Amino acid sequence: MPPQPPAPPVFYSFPDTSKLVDSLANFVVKAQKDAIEKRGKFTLALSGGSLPNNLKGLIGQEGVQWDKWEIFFCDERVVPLDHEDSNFRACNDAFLSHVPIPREQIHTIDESLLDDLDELSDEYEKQLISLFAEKNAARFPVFDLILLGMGPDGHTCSLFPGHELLLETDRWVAYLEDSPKPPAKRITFTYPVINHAYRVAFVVAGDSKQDMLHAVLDQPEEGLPCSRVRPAAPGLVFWFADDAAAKKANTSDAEEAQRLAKERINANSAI
Ligand SMILES: O=C1O[C@H](COP(=O)(O)O)[C@@H](O)[C@H](O)[C@H]1O
Repeated sequence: MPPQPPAPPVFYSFPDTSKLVDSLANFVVKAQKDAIEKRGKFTLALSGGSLPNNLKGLIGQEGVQWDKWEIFFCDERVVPLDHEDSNFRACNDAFLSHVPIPREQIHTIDESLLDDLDELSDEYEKQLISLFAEKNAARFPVFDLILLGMGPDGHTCSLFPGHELLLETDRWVAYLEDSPKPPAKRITFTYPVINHAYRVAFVVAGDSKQDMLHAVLDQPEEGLPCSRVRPAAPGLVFWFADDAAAKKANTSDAEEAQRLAKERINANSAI
């Protein structure tokens, strides 16, 4: 069978953030159920920024096998883990510290390497390799779910518009020292990781994201970092937005994209 093209993004919008938070929680729980049934564990990558607060719907959920979760961070700021800029800290405060995921299954950067970004990103990549390499031919880690945010300039992870890392095809984790959004020093997943996940979901809320959401979804030819997220088949990309953020986005194809995604999930025993 010829390789399938990436599926169109599946777009969901909600009248308010609390409905978005509930629906996102159901989506994550379903993804973990599917992953644990098929692979015996659930590999999840989290972002910082506004995402952690939108994960609160997961706290106290029934039927979650927390001991099977393996957590990574899509990008991390080069600061100690207890620093207010740390993405781990943001996720831990809002979500991770409220659920019983074993600490050794939460994969954080090695704080002893903060002065050497090359080593720091290499070490984080090795953590990915040790979790994923045994099961796949090690070309790419295939996450069950990657949760992303969209910055006001269209960045995601620490992949910024016009940055050379948008073209990275080899490394799984890269570093940058010139992030336009502080802090300047960061490490980040690259597209080879993001675009091989089974499921990727963006979470965006608020009218300050309206124009950028429209640009990312309706002008993909601009090549904004979020528009470049197109997981290879059988992977799927989802958007969870509130109505304020979704106001200018063209959602006329939403039902067809949802139908195609369901078809792909039913046809592919791995997802
Ligand atoms: O700096 C970052 O920004 C993005 C987007 O953040 P948001 O607050 O606009 O949602 C975030 O996804 C990324 O993890 C973070 O390091």
